[in-house]
Amino acid sequence: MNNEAYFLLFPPQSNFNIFPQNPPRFRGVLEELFVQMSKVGMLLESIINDCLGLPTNLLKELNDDRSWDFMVALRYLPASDGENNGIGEHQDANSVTLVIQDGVGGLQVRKNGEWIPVVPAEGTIVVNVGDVLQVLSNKKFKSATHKVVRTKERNKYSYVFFHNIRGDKWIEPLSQFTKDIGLPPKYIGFLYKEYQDLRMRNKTHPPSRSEDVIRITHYEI
Ligand SMILES: O=C(O)CCC(=O)C(=O)O
Ligand SMILES: [Fe+2]
Repeated sequence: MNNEAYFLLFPPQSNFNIFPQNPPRFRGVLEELFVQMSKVGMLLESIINDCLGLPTNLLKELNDDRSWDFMVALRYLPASDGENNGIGEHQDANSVTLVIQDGVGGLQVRKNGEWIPVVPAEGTIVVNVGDVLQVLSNKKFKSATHKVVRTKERNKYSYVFFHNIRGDKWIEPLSQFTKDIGLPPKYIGFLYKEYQDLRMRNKTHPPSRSEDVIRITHYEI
């Protein structure tokens, strides 16, 4: 049995989305959510730009195409005895992720080797730094290691917005975190599309050995 169901949404103007007829408001609500999350993503990116001490709008100019963003509406079934895996431990490949979770809980983030529950709080959005920012900042900002554990009570719903970057962008540590400050890059450069494709392969052709799952360490120097 599949313990998770999801609805994948691309930018509303993309014409990729196929909506069910019912409930009738489904399309409008999700499209509106996408538009709002997209704005939050851009705002966060500009705040992160300043937190990293980068020249004004550097990340905005680098990440200037919103057509690679996507959102997933997720439903996790309740855990059964001895089986509670929702989404296994991972880091998001994209730039920055926004998570709206309901009151059920189950999202956990790893800090200093320990799993910390991200306790649901109404009206809040969880922000996860992804691999793109980790590489650009030469690991000054770390991609959050997280997972979802299913609880026994009831279904869990979440809306996850992936503020992404265009596939033909070359991703490598920025000079501000390397040669400008005399530090070696921690990653070789790569075409983002290649990494996203490798990550997709993890899902379509899961390797039998967990050490063969492609992560950002693939490009580590
Ligand atoms: O459903 C969640 O809370 C998180 C999902 C997630 O980490 C992902 O889709 O990458
Ligand atoms: Fe994730």
